[in-house]
Amino acid sequence: MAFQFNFSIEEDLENKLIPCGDGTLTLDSSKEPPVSKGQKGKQDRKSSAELSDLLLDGLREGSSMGKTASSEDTDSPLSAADRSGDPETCEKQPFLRAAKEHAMPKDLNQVLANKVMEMLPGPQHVNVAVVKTILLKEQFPGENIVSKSFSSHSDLIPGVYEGGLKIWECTFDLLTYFTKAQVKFAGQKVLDLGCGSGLLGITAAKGGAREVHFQDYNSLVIDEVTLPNVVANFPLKDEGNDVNEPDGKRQRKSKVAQEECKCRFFSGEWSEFCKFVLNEKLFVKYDLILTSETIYNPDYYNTLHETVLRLLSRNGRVLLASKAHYFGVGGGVHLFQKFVEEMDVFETKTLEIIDEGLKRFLIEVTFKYPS
Ligand SMILES: C[S@@+](CC[C@H](N)C(=O)[O-])C[C@H]1O[C@@H](n2cnc3c(N)ncnc32)[C@H](O)[C@@H]1O
Repeated sequence: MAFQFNFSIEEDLENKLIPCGDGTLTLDSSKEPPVSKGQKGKQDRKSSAELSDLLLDGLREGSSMGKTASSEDTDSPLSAADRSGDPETCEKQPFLRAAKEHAMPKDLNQVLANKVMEMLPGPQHVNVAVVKTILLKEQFPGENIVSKSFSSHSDLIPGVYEGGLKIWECTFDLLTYFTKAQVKFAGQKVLDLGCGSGLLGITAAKGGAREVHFQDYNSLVIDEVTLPNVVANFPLKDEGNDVNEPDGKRQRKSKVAQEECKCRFFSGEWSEFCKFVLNEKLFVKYDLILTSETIYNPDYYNTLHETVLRLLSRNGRVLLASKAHYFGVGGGVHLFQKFVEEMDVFETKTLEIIDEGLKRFLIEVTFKYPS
């Protein structure tokens, strides 16, 4: 299966991201400028592939997770521009970023503007979504998460940025597992929980899921990474790779794709997302929840557990991918499994252990007593 990816890089940017030894990223202005959409065919694809590899290497060396958000943070989750749930609740609990739904924009060319797209031949390949800091400052004053991430030298900042801008390693483990275990998506209602790039949900949709919902903490991630990736993958699924087609034609194709598998996009903190979707009169629970690298922070286990409890259908299952341990934040597979055991609602089964350096796990979570 092939994926289309997008990078969002401002065209006049003459900087290139390079990893520091500690797994963080920095900007190196001595490097060549990145590829723009218009130049795509002429450019040396190696540069973005190299960039991806560099970034992944940085990730493998160990990420500096777990920095706490400053209380003086002007772009806090309470930013009025980003509020659409219950403001009072959010006011009292500063880390409850309100949930909202992101509509599929009509103008798909706009979604793909300033994006550099690459075809990935398969799930073994690695790629990274990068959004340039200055571009974000101008366009997203309420959620300038990338510059915060850079300035704090962190892959995530709890309560501010939860890591969705890049593709985390375990996503690829799950993708490989889908193929190996011939996971069936046909006819299922699927949730890509903490979706980031959305590759898990995209795979489910390509596999015939009847409906796929994408959720990420950060609305910027949905707008700039998830949505463009879905748009890039769906309309072009069977019909070539030309993003420069007339608007009308692309919109028609997108509609076709949407009718095949209804995709919806949500941002916000898990409990807020939960409230948001359960508010819908005709809400139907998910048959399958896919989630990668979302159990790094033990502080979130309660909410995560509650979310799955409320949103998973009784006979449904969760496929979860995670590293054994997340240094700096303290979460990991064993701690999560212990938590689940203590709650006594679900049972977990280890599907696979990937024993390369820091162990990674794929686990299945199901109701202990399905109906
Ligand atoms: C480390 S990233 C992983 C992204 C993606 N699944 C991957 O593997 O590339 C963790 C993701 O979980 C989501 N997340 C983590 N904690 C969350 C919370 N408390 N509420 C909502 N989303 C959360 C974030 O949106 C973020 O994208």
